[in-house]
Amino acid sequence: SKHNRRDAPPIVDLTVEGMFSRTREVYQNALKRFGPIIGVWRKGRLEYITNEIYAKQVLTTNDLFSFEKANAQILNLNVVLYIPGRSFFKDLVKLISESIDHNLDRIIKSVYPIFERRSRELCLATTRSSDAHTRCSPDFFVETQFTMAEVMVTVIFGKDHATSANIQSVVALTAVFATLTGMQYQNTSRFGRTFPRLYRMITWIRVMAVTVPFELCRSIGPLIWRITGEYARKSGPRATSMATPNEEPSSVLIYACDKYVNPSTMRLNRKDRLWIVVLMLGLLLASVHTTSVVATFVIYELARRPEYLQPLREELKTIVEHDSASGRTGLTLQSLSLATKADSFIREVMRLKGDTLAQVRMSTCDAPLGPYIIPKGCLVIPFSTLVHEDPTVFGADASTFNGFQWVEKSKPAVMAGASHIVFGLGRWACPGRNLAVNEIKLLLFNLIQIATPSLHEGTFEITDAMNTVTVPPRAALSLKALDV
Ligand code: HEM
Repeated sequence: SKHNRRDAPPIVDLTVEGMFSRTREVYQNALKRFGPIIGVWRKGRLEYITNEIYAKQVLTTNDLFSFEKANAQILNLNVVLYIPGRSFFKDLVKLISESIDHNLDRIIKSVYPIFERRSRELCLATTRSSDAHTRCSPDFFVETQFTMAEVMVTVIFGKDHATSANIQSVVALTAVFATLTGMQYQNTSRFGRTFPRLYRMITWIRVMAVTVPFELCRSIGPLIWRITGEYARKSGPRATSMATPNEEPSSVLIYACDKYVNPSTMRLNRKDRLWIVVLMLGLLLASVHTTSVVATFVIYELARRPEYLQPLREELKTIVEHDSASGRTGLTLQSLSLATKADSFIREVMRLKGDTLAQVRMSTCDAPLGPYIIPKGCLVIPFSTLVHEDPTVFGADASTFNGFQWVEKSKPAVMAGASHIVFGLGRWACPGRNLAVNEIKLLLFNLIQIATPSLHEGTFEITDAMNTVTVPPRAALSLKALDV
């Protein structure tokens, strides 16, 4: 009944087929026809969708529209909001900012060889592929997931723990994230569309009671428990040495241990160790899958636009660093920051990859928005394509791909704004975006310096029109080795 108040936005009935298969057209038409904010029932939940005009207000007015409540509800993890003395999302932001962003230079140096090796292996696997006709590589998205998983295992736990068992376990765990957020979309399952609440409940139980504990107990969980346990036993001398400004913690996990160690006893208690497990899991879930999806979009887009290859290869030549002692070449944070064309290409791919219902907030009270009141406790979602292809901002050819336009406009891929919300906006904008964009640049450069990507039939297919955030596009990618 709260939705029937006279000052709430109109509620619009959209056909299930239209919502899921022609998401963009159907929602945009409804917003054009019924006004700038509409209520739409989707899978048993009423969501308020806004056009581009209200995107900034919804994403940044934190006292009216809560990021934490919305995302905890979508993931069915409301419990994490009520743990006394802890704040899941805020703790994650702090952890990423202090342990990853501040050490990005060192991190890029340590993960560069991963991209170099995995690109070489992927190219070799493609060339040896039994499918000699198309020479399609093994599933590129899956390969990218393994690369990103190895990177995050190295960053979070240290190089010594980047074993294939741990990497595999992380890939399996991060697939869980896609399932959990997929509950928000659950587009491709007929059962999910017909019985949304039941589907959500069953999926959540399956994921939280079976997959997560199983995968956690298999390798990553015991690893974190062991390292935090050893840290506790050695915490006296280690914590003292960590206090010296010159010595950086060797991994995000050790950084977290330093942060949570009790300064008077110099020990980590069980509650803190458990909290560290939760944070590390959150970090893995947030980082691997989304970055792999965007990286896949970037490589597929480049493969279908070969005119961008040469300028990007030339840019690579100008930025690559040569180590005279070892005779090796490489890329660092400094050289990657000079790769403005690659950066612009990535920004453009993210802008136009077709996100629709992505960033979400929940009204914390009866919240005024434009001419309406959004009832308390409702999900509010700005419609992303309207934001990213707004002709009043981007001009008449707002929807045309122009890969290097951001070079002149000096807008780096990580820069969020009212008309670029791929990484969110405001206080909750993605804290991992600096790492993510650098990872994608490393993947891109390492691939194009040894191979030319192309797509079977020259194009790729969007698998899920409603969800381009956690569902990758489908294509058969070939990599032709440059020296063949
Ligand atoms: C290209 C890859 C990525 C994309 C597109 C992406 C996108 C996003 C978006 C849209 C949000 C929500 C922001 C909002 O609603 O305002 C978010 C939040 C978040 N992202 Fe990312 N992200 C990416 C990579 C990463 C990486 C690599 C990490 C970790 C190193 C990360 C960590 C997080 C965390 C912890 C949050 C939760 C929000 C918070 O606590 O502030 N993300 N991300």
